[in-house]
Amino acid sequence: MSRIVDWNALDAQGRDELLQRPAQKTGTDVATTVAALLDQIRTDGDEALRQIGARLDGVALDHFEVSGAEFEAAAAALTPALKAAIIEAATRIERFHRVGAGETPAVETAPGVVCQRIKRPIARVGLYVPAGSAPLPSTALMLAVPAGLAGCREVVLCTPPRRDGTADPAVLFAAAHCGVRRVFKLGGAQAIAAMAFGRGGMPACDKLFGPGNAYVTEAKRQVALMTGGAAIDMPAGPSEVLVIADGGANPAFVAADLLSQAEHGPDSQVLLLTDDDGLLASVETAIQQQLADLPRANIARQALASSRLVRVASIEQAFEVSNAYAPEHLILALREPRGWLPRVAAAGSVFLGDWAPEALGDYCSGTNHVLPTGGAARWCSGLSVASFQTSITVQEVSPQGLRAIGGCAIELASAEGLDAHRLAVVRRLEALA
Ligand SMILES: NC(=O)c1ccc[n+]([C@@H]2O[C@H](COP(=O)([O-])OP(=O)(O)OC[C@H]3O[C@@H](n4cnc5c(N)ncnc54)[C@H](O)[C@@H]3O)[C@@H](O)[C@H]2O)c1
Ligand SMILES: N[C@H](CO)Cc1c[nH]c[nH+]1
Ligand SMILES: [Zn+2]
Repeated sequence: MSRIVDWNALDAQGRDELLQRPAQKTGTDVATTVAALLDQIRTDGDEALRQIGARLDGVALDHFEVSGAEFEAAAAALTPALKAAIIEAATRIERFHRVGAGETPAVETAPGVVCQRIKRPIARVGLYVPAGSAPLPSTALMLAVPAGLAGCREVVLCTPPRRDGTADPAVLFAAAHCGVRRVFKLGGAQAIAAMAFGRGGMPACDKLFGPGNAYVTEAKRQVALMTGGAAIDMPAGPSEVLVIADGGANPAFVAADLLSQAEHGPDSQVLLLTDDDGLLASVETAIQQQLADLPRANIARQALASSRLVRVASIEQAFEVSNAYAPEHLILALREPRGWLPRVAAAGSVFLGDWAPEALGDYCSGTNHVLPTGGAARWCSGLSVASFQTSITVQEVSPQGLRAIGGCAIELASAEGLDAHRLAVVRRLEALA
């Protein structure tokens, strides 16, 4: 089947199908499986975690928490080059995330009325680092750096165990480098349940963070809907990239960017939108050439089955389609890419021009790679320090301030028929008279 389609030759149903993610087509089965797992873990606790781990991760653990000796062994197992790269990436991520994380200035909304926001760390947070098809130490950095900057008091991290019962050493090194010492070898919906309900030796967390496969994402959605359940950061499921390219784009670069997200998992999705027929054909050829040398070609091929190279009438139309899709990652392989930025209405993270591969955002440009998928970029943003904080508003009112705005409150309270509200202002104004 050809991956090339013409947007303007599609009917409404064809367009809807093109914009639908593969994971959304298998939603009901995943939801039922996850509901059963959550229920089992809530009821049977650690024994359920052990049994489910044996079935899904191939290892039955009695204790889930990583010991000090395992942390030491992990650090010893890594090459100096990998350790240095983890530290370098963490430094850049911290540099970017620190900006804007502090207090915002107070605002005098009327003479004598000062309003401000103060920020507080969320006390107990749970981080999920995927390791099903590939362990992602970079995700440990993306979660633990902002959690540390926010000052969260208790931070636990879950990641799936390997078959020998250990955790990925690079994930452990990255976590420890960011000050996270409580790591648990739990994966999938089990990990989400353990962090939400306080099972497996960890506290019940106030909020859960991190990406994962369809099971992880669905488990987060379900615990967030439970009474007294944990809050969640966002739906951060199977990876996506959408590239908008003009005739001047480099087909080998575009193909490489598409494949870099296709290799994440069979349910990843990658799209190219271009107004140039020559580019469509040469990207298709480049994909085939590059696939031949990819170790994860098998996974990428499955993702490519639900991915498309789309002919649009113009770059303007490409932005309309992209905004409707709301991709996790948006690459603008355009001449003068910054000039097109005002057209972007919905995307998790944008990569400008030919020299900003999406992989740099995944690892070390400084931005966060935990981003909304499945169209959630229409209404939510990628992870930041603010995701780990609450913001509390404060108002300070002097007698002058009360005189200035009291009448407004009295009028509105009267209109709402709330006399006690009105009198709370009136009594003070009378005391000042
Ligand atoms: N959106 C983002 O910000 C972002 C960032 C990084 C990664 N990702 C995505 O995260 C995902 C990682 O997925 P992964 O699978 O490699 O790792 P994962 O850690 O998310 O999932 C592995 C776990 O899934 C569970 N599982 C596997 N099959 C199951 C089944 N049949 N029933 C129930 N549970 C099952 C297992 O318990 C296993 O431990 C990829 O899709 C990747 O694209 C997204
Ligand atoms: N592209 C992923 C987010 O969708 C993040 C990642 C981690 N490692 C490599 N890539
Ligand atoms: Zn990636």
